[in-house]
Amino acid sequence: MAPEMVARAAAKAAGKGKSSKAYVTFLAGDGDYVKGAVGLAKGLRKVGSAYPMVVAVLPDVPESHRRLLASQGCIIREIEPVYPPESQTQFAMAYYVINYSKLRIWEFLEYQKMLYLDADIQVNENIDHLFDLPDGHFYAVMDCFCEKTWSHTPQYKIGYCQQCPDRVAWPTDELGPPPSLYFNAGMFVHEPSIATCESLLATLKSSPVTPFAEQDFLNMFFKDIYKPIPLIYNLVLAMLWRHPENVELEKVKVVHYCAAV
Ligand SMILES: O=c1ccn([C@@H]2O[C@H](COP(=O)(O)OP(=O)(O)O)[C@@H](O)[C@H]2O)c(=O)[nH]1
Ligand SMILES: OC[C@H]1O[C@H](O[C@@H]2[C@@H](O)[C@H](O)[C@@H](O)[C@H](O)[C@@H]2O)[C@H](O)[C@@H](O)[C@H]1O
Repeated sequence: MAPEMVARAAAKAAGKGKSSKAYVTFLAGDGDYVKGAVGLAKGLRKVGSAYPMVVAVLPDVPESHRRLLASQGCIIREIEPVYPPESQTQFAMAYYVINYSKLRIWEFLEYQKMLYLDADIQVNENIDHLFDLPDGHFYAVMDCFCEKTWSHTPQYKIGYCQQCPDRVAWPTDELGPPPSLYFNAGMFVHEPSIATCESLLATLKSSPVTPFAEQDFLNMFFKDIYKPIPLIYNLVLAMLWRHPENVELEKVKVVHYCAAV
């Protein structure tokens, strides 16, 4: 662990660290995701958020992008990449391998609680109240298994989705217990801690690599403390055509522009 992290951990442990809160997003490469991150920063400001936005940047994020984000009031924190164990696994999207680096945000010990948002997310209403959720849990919105990106899974093959568990009953006799509730890792509330970070990285080393990369890993890791929150906090676009009956559009606060189309 880097010396400054040890100092931070010690200060925090001694109660000297600020128990502050912040939004955080993750940026890799020199592509267009920076535009999403700028939009995220502008959106949070527009809805009057009381907390800053941290951007965890990999070394390949160009200085010009860092300056642009800093000009939007973002706090830039460079992180080191996190790679999964060697594997022949086909990711649902080839670039998902880089998303494991998201795990570094547990190292931001100067924050007592953080709300992570992908850079392809827009916040349209204030969600600061999510920081007041009780500690000790992992809060995120349930995902949907109906997109083609899930075609490798038994859920997709039998037409089962946690968004409508009664549409096609899970065949327990044939497939065993139904999958645990599964969250989309594009938005979540978490509590940075050295212990959690070290456990995440150590567990990753001995975990199977799976198609949804760090999202699968985080679902496995936080399975016992995961608490679903309403989809108004992370409307994955596909929900509009996959489960319109679950969407109350006028109540949606956060939109997640991840969709195959
Ligand atoms: O080349 C990349 C790929 C991903 N990301 C970051 O990782 C997040 C997750 O990737 P993506 O949004 O593509 O996942 P999706 O939710 O669309 O599957 C993005 O929102 C960005 O914050 C990035 O900055 N550069
Ligand atoms: O690296 C795995 C990614 O998995 C998730 O995206 C998926 C998921 O939402 C599927 O359910 C959709 O079908 C798919 O389109 C979408 O890309 C997270 O949003 C992203 O942050 C990241 O963790």
